[in-house]
Amino acid sequence: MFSLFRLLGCVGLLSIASIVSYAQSFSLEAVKSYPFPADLTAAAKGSRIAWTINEQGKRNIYVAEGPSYTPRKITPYSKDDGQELTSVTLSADGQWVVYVRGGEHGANWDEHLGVNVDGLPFAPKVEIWAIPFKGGEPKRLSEGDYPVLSPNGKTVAFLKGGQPWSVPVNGSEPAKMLFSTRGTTHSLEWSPDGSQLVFVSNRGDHSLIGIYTNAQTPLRWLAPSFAHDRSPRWSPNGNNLVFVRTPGTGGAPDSVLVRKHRPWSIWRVNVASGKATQLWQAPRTLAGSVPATNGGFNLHWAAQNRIVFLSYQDGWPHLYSMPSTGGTPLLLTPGAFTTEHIRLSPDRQWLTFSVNVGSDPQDLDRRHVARVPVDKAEMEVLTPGNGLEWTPVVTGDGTSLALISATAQRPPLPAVMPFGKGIPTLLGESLIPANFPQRSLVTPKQVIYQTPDGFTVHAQLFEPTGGPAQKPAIIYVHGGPMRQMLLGWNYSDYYANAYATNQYLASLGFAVLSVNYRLGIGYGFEFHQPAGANTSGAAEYIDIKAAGDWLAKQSFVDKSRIGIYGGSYGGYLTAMALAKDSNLFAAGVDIHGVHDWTTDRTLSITAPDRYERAPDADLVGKIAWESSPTAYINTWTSPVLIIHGDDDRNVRFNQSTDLVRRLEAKGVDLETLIIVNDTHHWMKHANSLKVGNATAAYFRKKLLEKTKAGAGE
Ligand SMILES: CC(=O)N[C@@H](C)C(=O)N[C@@H](C)C(=O)O
Repeated sequence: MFSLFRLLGCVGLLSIASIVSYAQSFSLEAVKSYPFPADLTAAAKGSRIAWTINEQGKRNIYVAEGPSYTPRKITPYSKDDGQELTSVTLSADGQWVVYVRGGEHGANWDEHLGVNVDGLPFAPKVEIWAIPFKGGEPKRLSEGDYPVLSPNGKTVAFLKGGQPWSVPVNGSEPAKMLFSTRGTTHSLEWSPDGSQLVFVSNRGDHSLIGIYTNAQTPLRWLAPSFAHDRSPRWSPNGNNLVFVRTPGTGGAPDSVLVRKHRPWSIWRVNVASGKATQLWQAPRTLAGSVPATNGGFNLHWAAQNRIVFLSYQDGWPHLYSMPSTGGTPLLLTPGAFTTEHIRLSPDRQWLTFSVNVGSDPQDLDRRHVARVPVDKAEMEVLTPGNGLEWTPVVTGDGTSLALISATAQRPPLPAVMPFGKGIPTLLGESLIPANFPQRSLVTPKQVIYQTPDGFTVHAQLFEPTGGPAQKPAIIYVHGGPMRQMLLGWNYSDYYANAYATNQYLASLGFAVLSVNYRLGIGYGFEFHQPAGANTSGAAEYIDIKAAGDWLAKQSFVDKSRIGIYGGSYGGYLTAMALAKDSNLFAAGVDIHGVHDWTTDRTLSITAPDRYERAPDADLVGKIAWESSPTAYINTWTSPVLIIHGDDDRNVRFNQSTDLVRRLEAKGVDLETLIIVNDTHHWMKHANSLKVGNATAAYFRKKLLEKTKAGAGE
């Protein structure tokens, strides 16, 4: 005879079984087996293109050329060894591919230190390599980074130890230091005729623009000042340069809590005379500040003697164009949308870029490819629809546009289309593994909700198919925070990984809501740089709490089983949610999060090394503490899994060690996972799988376990 207890037990088991059985149609390994493309580039002449592909941690370079654009792998790397490929560059004639192997270029510090995810006796170095486009053995040119190929394709200039070096592209001679100067040298750029190199010498409180000619000629300094001069760009004839000037470091300490205009201006300098004139001063408004979106100033000297650049001044990251003699800039891309991944075509006539606008009303949560002439506000979206496209590059012969294309189901792939009108043709579709569960992936639904303080927040809902009427739910919080999750695969490898995890969690039966909280990009300046956010009050947490409240009101959600997870800044907001609202968030996974802003190095104002202090220095520390999860440990009751790589170069490992100690002292239900020798970006694919599987297992245990416990009551 069935007792009530046994009946409930059976019901409970059935509901667990129904969640597990109806949903689990693929593994995390399968959904993370996509070949991730990046670093798309084109030769300055002809039709040759190159890109990187990360296949389950095995990173290689592929090339193709018109008219067939048949992809061809030219590098031999066959291990999931954590060695990233960056600075992929084609020589102007397309004969050579130069690249950097190693390092952690997404880091906030130590990006030039080798990554040693396999615990080798000595960490691999950051090295510059070259390989013929037609194929062959890669040649190790030198230890170093940020290579730039001379216009004739014969010489590679690069940086090593903060100084400029050079080496023949064919490795026929050893690398040699070009010159040594005070400060740290960066932003190397060859003159159009290859006779000179312009560079920036950062000297701490000021930065200078210098010209190197040859070993016999003294370095020349152009328009030296008490400012930070940066982003030098050559005119097509090599007689002039345009650059950005921002104030030097100094002056009375400013308030930290009051948002201020961060000034910048565009200057032109004659290389021969060194005479400089200011062409344009950014509007002295908050939105007119130094732009903090992809590519920063995106300064270029374009055709028709136009200077093109990006400014946020009208509330959106837009492209502008002005005469190289100065004047009122022309807004090239008017409208309520964001431009990213900006490139100047080889003939300097066009700007190509990604936008979150198009023919579909939901395009604010997508990316498409667009172009605009450098002298007319006649923008065209070239890839409208409900797919996602990004990082367009015009081929050297001007006939084709290479880009990366994805959908909600199909992972990113390179593609080529006629430059102007046409449909992208995918390259390398066969690289998608046969067991990749493309047909099992859901199409995220656009969710838009209002916060109590009047912000409009976009989110993407991954709804599992079938299963019980009321499901467990999980909020995903992206990092950055200047990021945006999309209605499909993401252009960032870190967030493509997150998108795959969210699809996997949905396949397990969780309703997943990925939240684009304020401080993120894609929704305009006021959303991207709101008042009272981050260490000034964590206003962005309002959006996360509102997401939890939104889920709790949904008929398809069991509001007693709402989890939350995120990485980095997303880990920070996950910890804030569990610390402040454990009654709403039943469990969480905090991946390399920030937990105590007062120990964050950017807040030196609270421990100044000078007598003068900011007017609000005392308040800064108090508000930074109140913006930190560690301030609310006393109200933290929900279980949490804390994960951190101990070679993290974006968020200090101690942020998690400190939190673990506090939670242990309080007796919170705590689990931990340390990934030894990996960084913030899971350079080893196997580690990314370990983290993803641990996250999913934890939510199955904590949220489904509640069901089992409930069933047994
Ligand atoms: C800039 C930076 O390092 N931010 C971290 C706190 C972070 O969120 N890192 C990754 C996840 C990112 O998206 O930048």
